[in-house]
Amino acid sequence: MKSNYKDDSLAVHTDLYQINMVESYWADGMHERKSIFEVYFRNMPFGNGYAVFAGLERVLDYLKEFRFTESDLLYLKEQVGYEEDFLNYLKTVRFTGDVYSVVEGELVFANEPLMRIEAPLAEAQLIETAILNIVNFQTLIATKASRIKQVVKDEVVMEFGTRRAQEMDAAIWGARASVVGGLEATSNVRAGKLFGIPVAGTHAHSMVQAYKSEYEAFHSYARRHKDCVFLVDTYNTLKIGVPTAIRVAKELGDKINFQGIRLDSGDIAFLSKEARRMLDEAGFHDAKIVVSNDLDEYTILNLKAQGACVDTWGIGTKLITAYDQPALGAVYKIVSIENREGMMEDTIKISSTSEKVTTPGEKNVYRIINRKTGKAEGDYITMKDEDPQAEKTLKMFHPVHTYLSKYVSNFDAVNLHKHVVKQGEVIYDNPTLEEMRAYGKENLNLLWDEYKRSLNPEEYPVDLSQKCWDNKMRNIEEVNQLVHAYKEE
Ligand SMILES: Nc1ncnc2c1ncn2[C@@H]1O[C@H](COP(=O)(O)OP(=O)(O)OP(=O)(O)O)[C@@H](O)[C@H]1O
Ligand SMILES: O=P(O)(O)OC[C@H]1O[C@H](OP(=O)(O)OP(=O)(O)O)[C@H](O)[C@@H]1O
Ligand SMILES: O=C(O)c1cccnc1
Repeated sequence: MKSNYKDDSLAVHTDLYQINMVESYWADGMHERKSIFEVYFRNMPFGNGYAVFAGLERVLDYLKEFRFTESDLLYLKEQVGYEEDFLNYLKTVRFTGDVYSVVEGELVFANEPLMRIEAPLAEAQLIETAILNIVNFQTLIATKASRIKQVVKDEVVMEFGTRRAQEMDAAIWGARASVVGGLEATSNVRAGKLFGIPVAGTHAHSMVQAYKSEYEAFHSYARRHKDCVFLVDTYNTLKIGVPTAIRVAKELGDKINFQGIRLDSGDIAFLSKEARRMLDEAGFHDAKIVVSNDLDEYTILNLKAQGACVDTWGIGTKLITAYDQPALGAVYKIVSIENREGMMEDTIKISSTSEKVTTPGEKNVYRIINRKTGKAEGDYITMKDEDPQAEKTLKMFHPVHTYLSKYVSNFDAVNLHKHVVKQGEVIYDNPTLEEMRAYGKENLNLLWDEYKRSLNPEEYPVDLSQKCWDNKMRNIEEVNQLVHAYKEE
């Protein structure tokens, strides 16, 4: 089925309800009221102790290009039925607001604002869906990659997931997010071309089957690919595969750079130990053992406990699809809006579930780092006009169980929000992917090990300042009074 409308903009990469709401705002003259929205998630993905933020670069590109094209407007007119005057307004819409955001590779936690969007109400509303779409996926994959890397430690990890990804965009952006999360390379050539990620790989069983013999296949492969890794498990790993790899490596000697072998089935612990022994006995002490086959952080941990001899891990399905948790669940919530008199008014969404009650107002988030230990004491959410660094001692308390508190002095308070878009203009230079990965790695040193273990980590404190907490309580009280005073007409 081919559409009559050109796919030439991302402005319509949104939910219909956003445009419908904007139509009402516009009709009522509210569309230009200043509003503040925040992006955050409520639960730590994979039960991990931290998440790795990713997606900012694509969000910034999206905002820079935001506009309804002629084909968008024609579609909205012909198929959705908006009226001409509203369409004329949509035609003029650009993103003119401000964005404050944590940077890619930053370690982030549940219930803290990752991005703050300050923009005319209509603009802020129209961009919600795309921002969540980008940040939810990329942050999820970067976090999964980081979990895997935490278990693997110093060995190389390659991303192999394209064939199993949820379509092409997910493969490309998932490969990128994997690198932000700490991986070293991808097998996806387009991701390499677009983002400069190192591309790497071995060969498939089909090649061995096509040549019918491993000897022929390895020989031929080595002739054209000097740095070669041979896949040794097509017929029988220890009886034919590994001995053939050794034989070809010996025969071709210096003509090739024999890098090692890949195992893709069977008992990886047993086979890798045996293969290591065989390679060492043949004098190939530097040959690497690459493994793949439905791996994730749990299997890797287990294989390590069994003493598997692995130098490089290839991870596909379980990384690129975030197999054990398919969505991050980040939300985009309004926290403040200009009233008729031109004053900003905080706003709150009430829920019977305490985690779902929003925290109103324009806020910042600071990482509180103990100068003595060099470790983070927690994150501290303040109202915009507060400066925690000016305090001698900070009282940090749990935002729900308020009796859980501690006092921190001799600290650095680092504002995690960077001003990345100013009046519609992107003012942030994206670092290289390599720099993002290095930043994430460096930041992990700020966390105590208790927050980094993959199983049942301690909960990292994300606290509200007293002023922020008081403001929230005041807003809750106002809503309670409103509900109490409500009478049916
Ligand atoms: N020693 C091991 N300990 C724990 N898990 C392992 C071990 N070896 C392999 N695995 C994992 O077990 C799962 C299934 O392995 P299995 O050998 O059944 O793979 P397979 O692809 O079905 O093999 P084959 O292609 O020979 O049928 C994979 O996720 C693999 O990573
Ligand atoms: O297992 P994953 O973590 O998803 O990693 C990617 C998998 O893709 C390939 O298998 P596939 O059977 O698709 O092709 P092959 O013929 O090359 O083995 C490769 O051999 C890996 O097993
Ligand atoms: O290069 C490889 O070995 C590879 C690439 C993609 C998927 N599986 C394996």
